[in-house]
Amino acid sequence: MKLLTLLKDLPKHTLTGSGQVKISHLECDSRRVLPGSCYIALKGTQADGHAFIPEAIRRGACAIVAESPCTQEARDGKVSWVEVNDSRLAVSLMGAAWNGHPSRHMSMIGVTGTNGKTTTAYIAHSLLKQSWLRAGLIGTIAYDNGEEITPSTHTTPGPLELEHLLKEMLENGCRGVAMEVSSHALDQERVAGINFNVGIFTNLTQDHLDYHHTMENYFQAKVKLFEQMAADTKSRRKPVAVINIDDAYGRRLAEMFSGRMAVKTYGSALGADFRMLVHHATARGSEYELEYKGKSYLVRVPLIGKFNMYNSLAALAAVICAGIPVRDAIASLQNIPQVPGRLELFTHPGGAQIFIDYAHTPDALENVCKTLKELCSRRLITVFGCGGNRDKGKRPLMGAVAARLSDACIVTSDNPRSEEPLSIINQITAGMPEGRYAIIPDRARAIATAIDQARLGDIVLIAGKGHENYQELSTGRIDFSDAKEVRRNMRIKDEFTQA
Ligand SMILES: CC(=O)N[C@H]1[C@@H](OP(=O)(O)OP(=O)(O)OC[C@H]2O[C@@H](n3ccc(=O)[nH]c3=O)[C@H](O)[C@@H]2O)O[C@H](CO)[C@@H](O)[C@@H]1O[C@H](C)C(=O)N[C@@H](C)C(=O)N[C@H](CCC(=O)O)C(=O)O
Ligand SMILES: Nc1ncnc2c1ncn2[C@@H]1O[C@H](COP(=O)(O)OP(=O)(O)OP(=O)(O)O)[C@@H](O)[C@H]1O
Repeated sequence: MKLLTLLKDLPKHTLTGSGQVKISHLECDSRRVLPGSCYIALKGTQADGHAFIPEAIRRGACAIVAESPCTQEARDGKVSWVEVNDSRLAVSLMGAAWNGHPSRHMSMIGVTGTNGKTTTAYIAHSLLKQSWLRAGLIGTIAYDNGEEITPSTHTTPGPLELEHLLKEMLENGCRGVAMEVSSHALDQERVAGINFNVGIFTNLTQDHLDYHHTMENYFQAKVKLFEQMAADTKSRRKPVAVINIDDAYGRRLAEMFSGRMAVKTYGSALGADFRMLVHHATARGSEYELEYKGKSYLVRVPLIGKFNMYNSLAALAAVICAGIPVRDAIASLQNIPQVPGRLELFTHPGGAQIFIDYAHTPDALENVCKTLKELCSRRLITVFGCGGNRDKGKRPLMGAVAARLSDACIVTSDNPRSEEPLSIINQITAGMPEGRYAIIPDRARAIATAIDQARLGDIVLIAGKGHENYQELSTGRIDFSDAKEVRRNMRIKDEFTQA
């Protein structure tokens, strides 16, 4: 593809050298540059890609995109140079052009918010698949390109990987895609080349303040998704924002965008376009009445917890906005899969119920503890920790929530990363009343202890790591899975009971 073709959608930029040069690859990592590549220099958190431009030229790059003016070395080597204001925006727009703008040919559902992205995207993906046979999925757990499922590297991958994945989905016959859009991705313009048809906003509560510093910055990162959709002139259908107005930030977002784009609201609040009325929860699922366009529908979902009713409502609203008939979408909800590590139930032969859940924010932990407490006839035993090298402010808040809503807490390690596990644990317990917790830093031992203590009628919640099959320690990653530990300990306890 010619360099000029790749530059067509770029905002103001300055080209030095030929625009006719043929590009063989787009690349942001100098170490992977091949002869004929166009190297795009990004300023990162660990490194500044501009420092690697000479290396990229040495390796044969024939074009450079950078936030700085053309260098003498590039002029001497007849390397084309594109100066831009924002190389992250440039790489996303060029990545979309390189792959033929695949998002313009599929119904794209983007899900953003602090909690519920993975679950909502999973549900929407399943509903799309049941109606349209093939649909793509991009999110924290896995990517499904319509043919093959691979474990994910990011919730929202970098723009070049992302656009390539979308192209594969289109080639594999996907008509729709459900994808998570993280605040990091929005801040770093990873999705700037995507034309979304539907954007879902689930909620906003404290998380990722190590990166965004303030809740307002965090919110503004989410706003970018809807700004992008409101400004989109290339989508085949008018973009729709699907917003939870039971959430205070959701109400603010709906106000900001009504009049600028189509906004459909959901929640139990009066006036919501997709309104959840009477609801009822059981240990195996939930039911609610949906009011939509003056009609009433009974919705049954095989997921527990009020928050999952919101997730299913968001997914329903999104696929209906994408063109799936209401009754088909509601019927398909019966067949959605268990999302790995999201309130995943393991029933112990001795009668206790053990749940693994990915709750790792104060709000998520509060919701999940409240849900389980309602289902519990005896004690709720909560095992949890907090990740290292991430938002520290949430540690005492999570401690306070767990202590308030559980009958017993075991504070353990999550992914301590380079931090001292006991120091993280002490910050968590700073929010807990004395005597309301035990400390067991070794996660495997903490899980074993909780399962050993559990009796008929008890619920054990193992929170924080959900589907993850590793633990990140200061010495590196080790294999670790909450589900494997649970199975192992249930077996041991079972054998012990039978002996
Ligand atoms: C803090 C952060 O988000 N960093 C992301 C960012 O990396 P970066 O630009 O900071 O990378 P860098 O190492 O500073 O390098 C800068 C540039 O120099 C280049 N370079 C570097 C070395 C070299 O020799 N040559 C060279 O060209 C690099 O390729 C890069 O282009 O851009 C990369 C490409 O898009 C991402 O892979 C990377 O994600 C890192 C690995 C990460 O862990 N991100 C997490 C925080 C994240 O994004 N999480 C969210 C989900 C959060 C949630 O909801 O839980 C996600 O969407 O996954
Ligand atoms: N709508 C919701 N509101 C509040 N909490 C929720 C909601 N949905 C899920 N949760 C809680 O948050 C946890 C994470 O859910 P999920 O993985 O769906 O969200 P996420 O936004 O993808 O999270 P992350 O960005 O951290 O991957 C769940 O395990 C559950 O405890």
